[in-house]
Amino acid sequence: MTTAIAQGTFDILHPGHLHYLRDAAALGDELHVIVARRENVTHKAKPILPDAQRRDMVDALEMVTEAHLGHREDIFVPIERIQPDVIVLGHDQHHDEDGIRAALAERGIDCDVTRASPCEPRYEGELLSTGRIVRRILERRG
Ligand SMILES: Cc1cc2nc3c(=O)[nH]c(=O)nc-3n(C[C@H](O)[C@H](O)[C@H](O)COP(=O)(O)O)c2cc1C
Ligand SMILES: Nc1ncnc2c1ncn2[C@@H]1O[C@H](COP(=O)(O)OP(=O)(O)OP(=O)(O)O)[C@@H](O)[C@H]1O
Repeated sequence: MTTAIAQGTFDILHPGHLHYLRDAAALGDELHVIVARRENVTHKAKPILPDAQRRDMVDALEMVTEAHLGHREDIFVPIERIQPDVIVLGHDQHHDEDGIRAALAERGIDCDVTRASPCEPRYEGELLSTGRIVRRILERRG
């Protein structure tokens, strides 16, 4: 039994999320997803939806075995508990692969780190980013 891990904010789900999670699910028998806590989303606008709602929506997706709210202080605590075989980063996530590898080695966790592929819009108007969905809402309803 192999376990893959994906992670992200997942604020307002879109097909880019489905692509990422399908890619990640293909790398293990089980896919666990860590949903970032609002307080830890610091590199972009804070999520609109509450932590529990974002977790519940990801948890309901068919390719996801279980979604977990992340730890408040130490992102390696859930990893130590889940004991994954591979951590799958999103294609554009700012995290440094070698930095994560080094932190895993330091804690004695034997786990690969890889990246999912990007996905492009397939039809006119498809929005593959939460930030773009929010901008379109503001343009049309703001
Ligand atoms: C290996 C890994 C583990 C993570 N675990 C947590 C966690 O336990 N708690 C948390 O709030 N965020 C966690 N994160 C999420 C990051 O803190 C960051 O907020 C997340 O990548 C969201 O960024 P994005 O929306 O650009 O993908 C983790 C990220 C990585 C790469
Ligand atoms: N178009 C896409 N192609 C492939 N992966 C994607 C795409 N959109 C999002 N993802 C992946 O899903 C991960 C989690 O999504 P997250 O909600 O954190 O980002 P997002 O929707 O791109 O948000 P924002 O637009 O606010 O940056 C992202 O880090 C990203 O790697």
